[in-house]
Amino acid sequence: MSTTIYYGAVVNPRSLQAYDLWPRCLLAVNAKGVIDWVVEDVQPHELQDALASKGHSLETDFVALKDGEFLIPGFVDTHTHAPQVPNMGTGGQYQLLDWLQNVTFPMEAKFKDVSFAKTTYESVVRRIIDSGTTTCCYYGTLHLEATKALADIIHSFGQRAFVGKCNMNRESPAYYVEPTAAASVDATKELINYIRNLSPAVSKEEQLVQPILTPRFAISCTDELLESLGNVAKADPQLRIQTHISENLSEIAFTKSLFPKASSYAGVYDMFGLLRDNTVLAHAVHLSEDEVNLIKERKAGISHCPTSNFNLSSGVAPVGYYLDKGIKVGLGTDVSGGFNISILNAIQNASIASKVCSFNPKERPDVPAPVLTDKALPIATLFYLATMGGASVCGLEDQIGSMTAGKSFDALLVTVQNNAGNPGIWGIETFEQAEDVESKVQLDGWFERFLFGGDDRNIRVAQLATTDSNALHRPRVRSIIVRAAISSPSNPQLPLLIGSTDIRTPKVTQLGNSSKAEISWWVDPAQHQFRIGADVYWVPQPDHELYPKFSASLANAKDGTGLALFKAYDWEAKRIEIFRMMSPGMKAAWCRPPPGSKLEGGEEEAKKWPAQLFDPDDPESNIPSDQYEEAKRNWNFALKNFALLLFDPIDIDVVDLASRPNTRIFHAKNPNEHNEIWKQEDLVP
Ligand SMILES: O=c1[nH]c(=O)c2nc[nH]c2[nH]1
Repeated sequence: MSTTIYYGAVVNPRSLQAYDLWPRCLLAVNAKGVIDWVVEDVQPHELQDALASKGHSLETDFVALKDGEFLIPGFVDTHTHAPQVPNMGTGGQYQLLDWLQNVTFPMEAKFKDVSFAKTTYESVVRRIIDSGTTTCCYYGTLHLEATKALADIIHSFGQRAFVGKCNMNRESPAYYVEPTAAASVDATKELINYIRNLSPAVSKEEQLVQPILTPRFAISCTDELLESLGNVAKADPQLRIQTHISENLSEIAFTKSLFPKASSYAGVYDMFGLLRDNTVLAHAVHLSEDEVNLIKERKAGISHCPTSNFNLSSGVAPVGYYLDKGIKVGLGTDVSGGFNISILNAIQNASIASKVCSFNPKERPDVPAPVLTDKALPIATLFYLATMGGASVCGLEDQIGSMTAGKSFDALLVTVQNNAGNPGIWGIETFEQAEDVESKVQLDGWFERFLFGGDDRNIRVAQLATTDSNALHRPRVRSIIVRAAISSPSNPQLPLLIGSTDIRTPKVTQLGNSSKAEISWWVDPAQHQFRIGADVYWVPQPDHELYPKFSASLANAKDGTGLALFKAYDWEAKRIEIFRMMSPGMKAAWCRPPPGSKLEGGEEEAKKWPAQLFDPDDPESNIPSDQYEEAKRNWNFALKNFALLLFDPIDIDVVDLASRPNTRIFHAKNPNEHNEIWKQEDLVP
């Protein structure tokens, strides 16, 4: 993939007090997924020049957002419990300690069964990603193998995350407790090594999935365990720590009774070296002023979990006060204390929580000039907490959280168009429909409606699925361009779709293991989903070592398949024709080291790759004679790597969500019926 340029509306968190509205922003994302540059305001008539000044054109990978769409940074969930998702929506009649015993521990204990864990975690992580959370701090259970499975799944889905195994060796039921402090620490160390080896070639700091030390809460850990975990943390300053603090009054009283020597709840963690600048403290509802000062001094961060704090009747965290004190704060869903996996819901309840604080302002002599203390938090602050605030709590403020050059493009494409299908924000006027309103005002309106009425239907995500060959057989998905379709006059009902690939990519190996794959489109204006199950073949250059595999597929193609109709076809001519159809910038993508391989030499090396390729033998290319040899070498190298992907459909599943009632028609291939090759069947949509 080369650089992708986005043009359209962007909303960016600038600070706790302000956010940027850029209705016509031009933004480039490089092949490593990092934002290369941002130009905040480019009018349509300036577009060509703005692109040219950056060395691009409209023909390079260019994505124009539609009217009613905008980009925001992905959400950061600083606190959730993956194994509690199956309990979501239950247990609201309890307060914390009873809720743990009656609802939570029985569910978490089930994750001893690793196959149950794998199945559950797959759908949990998928749901969390779909809700717009691009970075998440996950608690697993106390089980090592199940938590490894959680990390594997998150890693395979490509989410940025911190994953921890709960440490709990006391005050937990006999069926769900670790036998000793030593066993707990050994399993923790094994998990840390395991997670860091998921991407051994990437530096610890840049790995998408990282381990996090997770003493569940002070109550569940003996002094011996906390002391050992403190030693693990001391030896590994970069290791993040997550735990709960001061959520519920009975919990606080019990903690004080278990740690009589500690000055306070926060003091317990501090005593064992677990309160530091990369500690994430969940809840913090009832902190004393001394604790607030200690947390500030240690530069630890707070995860504000308003939905859970309301649901378990814990109280209301004075987040405005913490922010005025200069403490880092992010948002957490805290499922299943909280009953919603979406950070949008945490934003909504953080707003309500701050309004509750504003009804009952407290004397705060330590904040002489309050700005947010006991005030209803404005949208700017709520948006900041969900993005930049969360990033800072996770120690990722230089990598994610805003649309800033140099940061990763962890972003959400939001739509407020009616056809997103969310009645909660129906009827919003787009730029085109509201010509007389200034576009910034318009965008601000979209954004506010999305924050308070939006859900995952408003978050567009995009996709070829194949199966990896490792033990997990995990599906791998990427977006592809279908560049052409061909059909034979002898049987037009059996077309082949043609895409392209670099012959060195993993999908070629994956398709070598199983030629079956599926391609899927969502066609927004028509509200149709097309899913095509297909046999897939790749067509490399004829002298490539993989070409005989394609020749054998051709020779063995059975009657009734699309491929059998193209045995005598000039595939090399087609390959070159499709290569020539692409823009010079796109062609250059085939002239780099193997896609997905480690980028040796960093960005400086990447800058040396050709940005555009022209046919050296085409007089119109005007290649200076001293550059001819290099141009020829590049052209030939790219052509050697360029392969066609052929999709020979086996079945087609069409879901029509525009019709009322919705319909779904499954077309299965019936090769022996010459008059009815595609047999249709109605399915429940
Ligand atoms: O909201 C919470 N959820 C939990 O699972 C938990 N464990 C300790 N303290 C907790 N609080």
